[in-house]
Amino acid sequence: MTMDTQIDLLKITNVHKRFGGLHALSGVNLEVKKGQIVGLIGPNGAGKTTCFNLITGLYTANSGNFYLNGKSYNPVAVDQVLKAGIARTFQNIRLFKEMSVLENVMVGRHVRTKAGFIGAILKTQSTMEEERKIKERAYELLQYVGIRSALADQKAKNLPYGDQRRLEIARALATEPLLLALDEPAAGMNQTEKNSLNTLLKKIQSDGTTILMIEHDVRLVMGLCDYIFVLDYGQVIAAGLPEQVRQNPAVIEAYLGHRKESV
Ligand SMILES: Nc1ncnc2c1ncn2[C@@H]1O[C@H](COP(=O)(O)OP(=O)(O)OP(=O)(O)O)[C@@H](O)[C@H]1O
Repeated sequence: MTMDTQIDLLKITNVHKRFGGLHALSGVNLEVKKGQIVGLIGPNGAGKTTCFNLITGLYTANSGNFYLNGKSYNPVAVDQVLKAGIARTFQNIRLFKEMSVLENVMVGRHVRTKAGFIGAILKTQSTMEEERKIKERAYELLQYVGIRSALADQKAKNLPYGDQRRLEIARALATEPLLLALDEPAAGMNQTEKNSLNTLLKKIQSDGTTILMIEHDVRLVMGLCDYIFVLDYGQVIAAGLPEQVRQNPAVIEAYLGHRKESV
C-alpha cells in the first residue's frame, strides 16, 4: 500500500460521556491511522454508537480531546464536523426517504459547494453550472457504489434494502470526507450483499478514504479491518490487529459474558 499508514487521521483522548448516572464512555482513547480501515467492536451497549455520536458532533463529550488530521477539533455541530472532513452513516438508515436517489447524493455534495443547498433550491443563474456538475458527480457516485443509474429517479424509500445502505455511503462520499464513519453498514444484509459491501469498502480505502466502522459481523470485521478497537462498558478493553484481538482473553470474555456471540 502506498498510503502513509503512520499518521493519525483521527485521534480522541480520554473521552468521557455520561447520561445521568450512566457512564457510557469512561476515558476512551482511539486512533485511526490515515489510509486504514479501523473497526470498533464490542457487545451491545458497550458505547460504540455513543463514541460515533461524539466524534460526529451529535453528542457533546463531558471531557476529552479530539484531533482530526493533526489539528484539534471541537465536534459540537454536525455540519462543522462534515465540513472538517468526517461523514457518517447510521445504524438505522437515515435517508431523505421522499427524495429521489440522485437527490440524496446531491444533498451530500452541497456541503462542498459555494451555493449550498438553499442556493440550489432557488436555482439562481450562478448556481446552474454548479448544479450540473453536482448532478454529474452524483451519477458517478451512484455507479461507484453499485446502484444502477436507472434507479436514480426512484424515491429513496423504494430502493431495495441493500441499495439503501449503499446510497447512504454514496451520500457520505459526496461530501468528500477524509474519514468515512460507518455505523453497522452490514446490518440486515444477506451474504451476497455483505460480499459486495466488502468489495466496496476495500475500493473506497484504496481510493484514499480512511474508514472507521462499527460492525457486529465479526467475520466481515476481521477480514476487512487493518486494526480493531474493542469497547466494553465504555472502556477500550483491547486494541490490535484482527488476529490479536480475536485471541485476546478479555475480548472473548466480554462477548461470552454478554451473549452467545463468538469472536
Ligand atoms: N441518548 C442516550 N440517553 C441515555 N442513555 C444512552 C443514550 N445513548 C446511549 N445510551 C446508553 O449508553 C450506553 C452505550 O450505548 P451505545 O448505543 O453507545 O452502545 P453500542 O455499543 O452502540 O450498542 P449497540 O451495539 O447495541 O448499538 C448504553 O447503556 C445506552 O443505553
